[in-house]
Amino acid sequence: MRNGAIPDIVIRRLPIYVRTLRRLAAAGIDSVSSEELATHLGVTAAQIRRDLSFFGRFGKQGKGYDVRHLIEEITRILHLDRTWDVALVGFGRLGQAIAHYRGFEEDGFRIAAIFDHNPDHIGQVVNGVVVLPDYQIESVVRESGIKIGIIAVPADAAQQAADQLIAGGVRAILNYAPVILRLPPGIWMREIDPTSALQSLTYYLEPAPIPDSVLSPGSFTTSWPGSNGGRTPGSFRA
Ligand SMILES: NC(=O)c1ccc[n+]([C@@H]2O[C@H](COP(=O)([O-])OP(=O)(O)OC[C@H]3O[C@@H](n4cnc5c(N)ncnc54)[C@H](O)[C@@H]3O)[C@@H](O)[C@H]2O)c1
Repeated sequence: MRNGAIPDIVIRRLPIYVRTLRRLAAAGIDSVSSEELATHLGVTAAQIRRDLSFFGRFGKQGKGYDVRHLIEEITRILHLDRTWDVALVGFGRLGQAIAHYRGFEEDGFRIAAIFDHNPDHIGQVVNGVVVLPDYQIESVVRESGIKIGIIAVPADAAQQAADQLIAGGVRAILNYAPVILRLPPGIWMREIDPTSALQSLTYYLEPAPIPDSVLSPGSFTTSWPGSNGGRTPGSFRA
């Protein structure tokens, strides 16, 4: 099945399935029913079955899912059966934290190139990677064959960073800058915006100023993609 035929919201849930399944495997659990998996995730078994049905038949009637097989399959579907090199643009407070975070490597991502604008940052070395000037983004990304970029620059520099990454061949961007980027077709983006997430949480801390019925649930999510937008206290925590 072509990538485009599967709803993006389903793709967003797959990493959470893998993470949960890995936890089960580490606990020595070999097989799991969709009901049991649903309990771990705080979603319905029907949703899990529906999501997985996009990719084929994984469970056996009455036997549930083979945990290791399902991990392998979802890992293959997400192309996580390899290490992906990532270009990081912005080596400020956030960029440095990202560059030093070792957890990405465990999950198949290697910060392979780092760029910044500030001469004080250029030339620094993190895990063997030298911080390069931003004017080299396009050429280095192209020569290295890097397809994923992380943007950790101020909002007013983010579009330029995206354009440079894309010019070098990047096709997937994780954007931390609080700005909407204009992207050409064929480029995928995820945004991480803690401030707006916090701002949307404060809605629930006081009585609602507008009737609940005016809001349509499920359009924006942070904790569990596509369920109820995290509107129910105690719903799935990633
Ligand atoms: N720090 C956080 O906790 C946090 C949290 C959420 C979102 N963000 C967002 O992440 C981004 C970075 O935040 P920060 O706190 O690290 O900022 P920062 O000012 O500490 O770092 C930004 C870095 O980007 C570099 N830069 C500026 N223009 C550039 C360009 N054109 N090309 C390459 N590098 C360039 C700067 O030299 C600097 O090193 C911002 O958009 C911010 O809103 C930060």
